[in-house]
Amino acid sequence: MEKTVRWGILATGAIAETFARDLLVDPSTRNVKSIVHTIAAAASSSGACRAAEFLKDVGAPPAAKAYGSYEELVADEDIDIVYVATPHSHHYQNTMLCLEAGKNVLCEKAFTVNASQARKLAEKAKEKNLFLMEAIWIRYLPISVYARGVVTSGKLGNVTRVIADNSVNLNPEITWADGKHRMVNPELAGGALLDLGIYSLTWIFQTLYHTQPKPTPPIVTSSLRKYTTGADEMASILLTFPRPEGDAHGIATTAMRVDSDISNTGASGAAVRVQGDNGELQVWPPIWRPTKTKLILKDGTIEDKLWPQPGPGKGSGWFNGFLSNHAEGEGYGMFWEADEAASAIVEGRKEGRYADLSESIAVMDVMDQVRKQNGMRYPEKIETTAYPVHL
Ligand SMILES: NC(=O)C1=CN([C@@H]2O[C@H](COP(=O)(O)OP(=O)(O)OC[C@H]3O[C@@H](n4cnc5c(N)ncnc54)[C@H](OP(=O)(O)O)[C@@H]3O)[C@@H](O)[C@H]2O)C=CC1
Ligand SMILES: O=C1OC[C@@H](O)[C@H](O)[C@H]1O
Repeated sequence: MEKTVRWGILATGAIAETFARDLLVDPSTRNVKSIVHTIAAAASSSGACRAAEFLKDVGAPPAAKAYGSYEELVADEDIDIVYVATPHSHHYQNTMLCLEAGKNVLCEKAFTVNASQARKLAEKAKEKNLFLMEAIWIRYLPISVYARGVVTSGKLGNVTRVIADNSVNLNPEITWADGKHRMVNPELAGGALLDLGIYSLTWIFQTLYHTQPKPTPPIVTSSLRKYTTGADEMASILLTFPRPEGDAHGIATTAMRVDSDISNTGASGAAVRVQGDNGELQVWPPIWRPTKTKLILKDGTIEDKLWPQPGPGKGSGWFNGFLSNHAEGEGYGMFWEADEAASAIVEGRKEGRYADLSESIAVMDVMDQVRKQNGMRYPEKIETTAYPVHL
């Protein structure tokens, strides 16, 4: 008999809508039989009317409650887990609010503004015996499960280098002209590194770090280019992972003005290359929602694989119509991370399987070092670990 997991949605922006729609896609479409998701409530800091409108738009059950504040949401006893979908700047305060109220949490990427905040949240979750996971959704996509499997299978031999790029070809002066959008606004912890670079780092971490029996954090060298607002618009990072048999290298890049795939047809080739002494695994852009891999081995093997993402169809949500890589079916692909979080709650696990809190902290540590090396600090009120702070 399947168990129902009751979600509370904290914030009603773009990704909250996509995620909420995905929750309502029948889990049997991805062969999940043990759990069902339901939306129990949503909260908007803009008021209960906005929350009610959101619930209607995503097709939530009529009984779902609409709250006009996050405080009311976390006090609701009929919620098993809260999904935090505010800008990065707010993740620490909002997640702490949930944990203090005894709620399990799935919090959007980037997990926090800095590693100190991530550590504090991990400590609080442990103290309260609650589930906490970063919603770094690509870790849970079947393509990522496959990629990690290729590395651990030994097919590539000793994997010594991974190159990953997530660049999006958006001119910030045009796309976010007033500088207030969360992508470029330092008050909201904006910039390429935390928002986009995290995908490049995730591909490197999930292949060079997560796959190791005893992962060691990397040594970091980096360069950042700043935008006029003070947030970064381009980051290039060299990661050296110490290994007894010789260091492994990760090269993570991200940029707003150039593109991983300028023609949007795949003509630029792979945006992730996982390289070992027997061959390499390539992943096509966009690496935040990839649909194609190529395995090339020294013995002459060449294996192309397509990883169609769900949609279009009811509930396909954000970016539908913009991306051309949909297959049949409903949803956007965020349900795989939701399934993992819900299963963990049902099974009594306190962390995600494919990126536990220590790994989220390790990634935040890298981003801290990149910012420090390049003199980029956000306003103190969003860097602080003090709680509560009114933002
Ligand atoms: N996994 C993925 O694919 C993606 C993840 N994200 C992540 O999700 C988070 C939110 O991004 P996105 O949904 O695009 O952002 P939006 O700006 O669309 O939504 C953010 C929501 O947060 C709430 N909020 C509370 N305080 C503020 C504030 N001061 N300024 C702005 N919003 C505020 C608002 O909801 P309300 O008024 O209801 O309280 C707002 O609608 C980010 O951390 C981002 O990195 C984003 C895009 C894709
Ligand atoms: O998480 C994300 O994925 C897609 C990106 O383009 C978006 O800006 C980012 O927040």
